[in-house]
Amino acid sequence: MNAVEVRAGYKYYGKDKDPKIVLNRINMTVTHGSIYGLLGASGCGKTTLLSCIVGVKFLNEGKITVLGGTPGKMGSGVPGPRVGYMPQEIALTEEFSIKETIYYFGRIYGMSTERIRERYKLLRDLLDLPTGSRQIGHCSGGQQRRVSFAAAMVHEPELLILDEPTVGLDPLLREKIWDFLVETTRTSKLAVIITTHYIEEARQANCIGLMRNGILLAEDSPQSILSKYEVDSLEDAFLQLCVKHGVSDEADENLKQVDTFTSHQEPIEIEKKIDEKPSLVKNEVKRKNSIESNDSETACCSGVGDMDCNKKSLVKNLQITTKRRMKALLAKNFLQMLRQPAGMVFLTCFPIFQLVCFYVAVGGNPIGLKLAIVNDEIQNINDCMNSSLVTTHINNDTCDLNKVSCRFINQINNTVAIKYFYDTFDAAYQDAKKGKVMGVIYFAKNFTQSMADIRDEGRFANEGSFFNAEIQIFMDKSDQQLTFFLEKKLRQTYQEFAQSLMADCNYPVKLGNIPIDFEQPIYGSYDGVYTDYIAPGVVMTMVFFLATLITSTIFITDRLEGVWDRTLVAGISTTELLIAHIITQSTVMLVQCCEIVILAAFIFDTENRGDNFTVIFLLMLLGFSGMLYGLFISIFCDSHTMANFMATGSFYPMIILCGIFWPLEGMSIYLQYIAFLLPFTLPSIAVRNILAKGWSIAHASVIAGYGITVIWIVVLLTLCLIGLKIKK
Ligand SMILES: Nc1ncnc2c1ncn2[C@@H]1O[C@H](COP(=O)(O)OP(=O)(O)OP(=O)(O)O)[C@@H](O)[C@H]1O
Repeated sequence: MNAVEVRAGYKYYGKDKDPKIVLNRINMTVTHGSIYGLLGASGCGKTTLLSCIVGVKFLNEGKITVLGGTPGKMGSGVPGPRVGYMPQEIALTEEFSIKETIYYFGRIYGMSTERIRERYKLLRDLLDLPTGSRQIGHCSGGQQRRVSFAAAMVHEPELLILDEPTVGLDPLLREKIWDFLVETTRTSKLAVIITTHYIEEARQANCIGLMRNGILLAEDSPQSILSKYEVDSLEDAFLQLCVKHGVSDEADENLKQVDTFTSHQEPIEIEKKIDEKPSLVKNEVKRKNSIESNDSETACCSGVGDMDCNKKSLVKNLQITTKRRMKALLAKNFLQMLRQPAGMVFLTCFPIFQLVCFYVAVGGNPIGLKLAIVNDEIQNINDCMNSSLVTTHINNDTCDLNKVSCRFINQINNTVAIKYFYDTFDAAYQDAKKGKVMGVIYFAKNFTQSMADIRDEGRFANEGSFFNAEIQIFMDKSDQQLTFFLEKKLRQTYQEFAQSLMADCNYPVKLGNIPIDFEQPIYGSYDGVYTDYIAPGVVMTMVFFLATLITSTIFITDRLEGVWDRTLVAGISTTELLIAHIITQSTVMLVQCCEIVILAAFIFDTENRGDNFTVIFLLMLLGFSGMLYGLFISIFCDSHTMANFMATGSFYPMIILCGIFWPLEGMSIYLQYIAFLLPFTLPSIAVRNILAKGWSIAHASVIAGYGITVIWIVVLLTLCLIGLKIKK
């Protein structure tokens, strides 16, 4: 039994209708106790082939057998401890020290601490590793590569897969690594597949496969290839093979043609197929039969180690419990987090910072608003300031009014607006147009007299009196919030003015009131409600998107840096990875949610008539769905840039539609339905109702908040699982 057998391996990326073929009916055989050098230009499909061998990607067609089993199948040990994988990228946790890295991999491979210590010492000496306490992030590129190599070797795998292991290493160390591999494969069953850009160093391999545009052009021992092409170097042999296949575009074209005619292809002979298309179908039928019946014939090279590939190796006794791996993963996640001071500060302080910004910036009464006053009733505005001139005389049953406009003007204090007095209406209006003042208050020449006429003549008063007795206000309404505030204040001022006038005239004070009385509110208060209204929405969006950003950033970084694949190859399942992330992230979210609730409740005194736990639990669930949304983004976006576009692109519509900027009742009914389906519209309403109304989990509104969050969790989780499957 060979260590690795690939038969008619076919893989493409992209759509079925327009596939980008990366592996085209590849056959490959790697024997035990041998080194297989996989050579080929960048982009020819080497990494994809290796990923399929280690079981993190799958072929579209064809068959792979690794160590007697099918990668990815239960009990095959692949991915898992039977394989050692060193990806092209460094794929290590930068926050770990060298020693911690080796111990981490040892633990997830299920080794005992004693055994890890022994292996660490051996690999440290062999690879000339720097001192164990040095952090990976502080190592040079070459040192990181050596640690990466050690991590792949620590558990003495049966199959070692090394993707460009010697890049950036000095020649002496390269030689040392090759010597080590040659010696180990000679004296054990270890099979090694190695890709390298240094074609000549592959001479030391027992077998080499020359790959181009998804086809294995040749698979033979270095000596056979050299003699077959009558050249001195492998480079020249490779060159000859490439020339035979024409330039790259032609080769691509050939690939398509071959693909049309064949379902299998044999190394070296591919060039014949291209020249002899008519006979292809016949040949392929023959070949197809031979593949299944005579696997051993395709094994071009014999290893020099022990070739006994018995089934015992399938059940190699490495007892790895999920518990132990989870422990190692969790320790890694937390250590990684704790060792990033900037990240820790961000995670713990950012919610506080955002909330403090919100509370100190939103909800305060605007002050310093400028109002122009034009009073044609008096010659000199200073007359208004002399209170002895602004009087009301009571004679018998009558009340003599005097300069009533001044009463109103004096009633406007600085908390309402700062007054600027103008002589003419035109001058004031022009300044309002120029934005120097927010509005103009105008009193007509016979304002007081007109008021008295209306009072005395009632329904017989003339039209002009009604007009002149009005306080005319011209507002710059371009800033709705400010004018809303100013209008409210001016109405209050008028009420106070009218009441004081009634009191001075010995009339019932209530005569100055408009006949609508807003009684004690059922819920909430008449002051400061805006902050309380939008706070739940703000907090919800914060928790959701923080979780989204953190998760998508972590997963995309892990994928780009190869950590994701390396962890999967080490035998950690996607589910375990997700659970470890969820536990870590949930801890962070719990801290953040508690911070938010404590800050809002105790520092900023947000009214809460309900239960804190109902709020925190809903926040946590929402953060959880945000986390899944981050995972969803990370699965479907290949780069941070794309992820940021997607996160920001969805962030704004969700915030705008969730009702914190404008009441949902102001939207069309169809838009309201859409808004209700979004992740934090109903949860925001639920939290608002818990805080302001004290409603419990039994109330329909709170149930709806929880319900939609759970639905989002289920939908996103399903999409993520489907995405992870598709992406393999
Ligand atoms: N997930 C993917 N989706 C689409 N195309 C991909 C994907 N992964 C790889 N490819 C493409 O498949 C081809 C083979 O990629 P692969 O990484 O296997 O090549 P390689 O021989 O290992 O190259 P290198 O030595 O540069 O890593 C490349 O053209 C690459 O752009």
